[in-house]
Amino acid sequence: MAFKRVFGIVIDSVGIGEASDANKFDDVGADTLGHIGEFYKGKLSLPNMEKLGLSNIRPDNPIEGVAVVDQPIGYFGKMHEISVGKDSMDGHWEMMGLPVTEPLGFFPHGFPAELIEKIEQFSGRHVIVNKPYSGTDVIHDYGEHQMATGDLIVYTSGDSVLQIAAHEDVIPLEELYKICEYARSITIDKPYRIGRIIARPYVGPDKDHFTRTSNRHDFALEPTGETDLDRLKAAGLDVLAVGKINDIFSGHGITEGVHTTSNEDGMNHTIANAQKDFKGFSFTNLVDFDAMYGHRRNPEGYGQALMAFDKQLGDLLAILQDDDLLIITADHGNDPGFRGTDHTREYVPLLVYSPSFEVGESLGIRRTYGDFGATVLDNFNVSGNTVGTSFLSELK
Ligand SMILES: O=P(O)(O)O[C@H]1O[C@H](CO)[C@@H](O)[C@H]1O
Ligand SMILES: [Mn+2]
Ligand SMILES: [Mn+2]
Repeated sequence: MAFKRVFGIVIDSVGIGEASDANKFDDVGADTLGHIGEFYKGKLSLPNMEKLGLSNIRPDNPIEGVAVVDQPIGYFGKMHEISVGKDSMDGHWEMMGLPVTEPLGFFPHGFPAELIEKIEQFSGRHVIVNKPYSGTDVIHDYGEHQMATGDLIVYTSGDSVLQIAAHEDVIPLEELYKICEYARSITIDKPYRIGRIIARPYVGPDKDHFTRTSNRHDFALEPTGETDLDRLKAAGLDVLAVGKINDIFSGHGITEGVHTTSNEDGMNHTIANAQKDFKGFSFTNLVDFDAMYGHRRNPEGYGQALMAFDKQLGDLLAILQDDDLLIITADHGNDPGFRGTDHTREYVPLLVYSPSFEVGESLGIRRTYGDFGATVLDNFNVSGNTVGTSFLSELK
């Protein structure tokens, strides 16, 4: 079977239970979808993902509210991560055939003085905080100080990130981006090798009314080698990126990239792609699940976001054509019912659909997220992915 268009949607952080190596990450017991289902006590309604076979992925322990269906319309399974980390870059690069084998720099006690001093010198601003912090708490606790002094709020998390929060009226966006670009340029190599420098602009009059804006910008490390996106682009196919994808791959291998302001906007752009005539791969990331609910440990909001996504998914399913293939997966977990506020090492769901399918079957447990990219390449007869195993021939 060969498809003219493949749509990939990454529902960021929607894990489906502890991975076999969760113990190495202190994540035993993490279960993003399972715990959201438990929180909703049967009221988590995801009819479209249900009929694709979401709970069929784990029939012995179905997600509460999501039935195991007799005749799923999609193929279903779960994928294991082989990258050394559990951040978005590890997940997405691995999906596209480039697992991360060297750990990215991680600074649980803050960044070394040498680095902070360089940022201070470049920006002419004093740096405060410099430790792991929740991004909403950090502006609540230090935003007013920043408004009074113009100091830079630098913080990190359990991921390989250096984040700079800046009130848009105090440190103009353009200046913030310049500082982030500078920080990016000096943290590429070891000992830093920081996955992402993230600009975190916010607005508001006082600490109880600060809100972060969609002017967030991620300055990621460039992919360390060729990815399946590069391979598709080089083969003359269209590669349409929606949301954070463009940042995660630093624009490499993408023929057309659009930024989004929310999950809803991301799905609208995906649906708009489905209404376009193209040949190739449309690749979407929906980050709200992670940024707004997973890291905030908010199972109620996470469930609402899943239900809203499922609704829009229905609109997308309705317009897909027989020669379209849809692949839904995630890049890591971020269980809102788990301790801490960081990502969790989990299996990710794999749901695969085309209107041309008769009835779906299990794709089992995939050894690596790389099977996703391998399948896309296989479909377009493009070679180069040596990491994953295509499941194209299993689709009937
Ligand atoms: O707490 P906030 O600022 O949302 O940061 C979160 O966003 C970062 C990037 O996804 C994560 O590493 C996590 O720390
Ligand atoms: Mn992510
Ligand atoms: Mn995250």
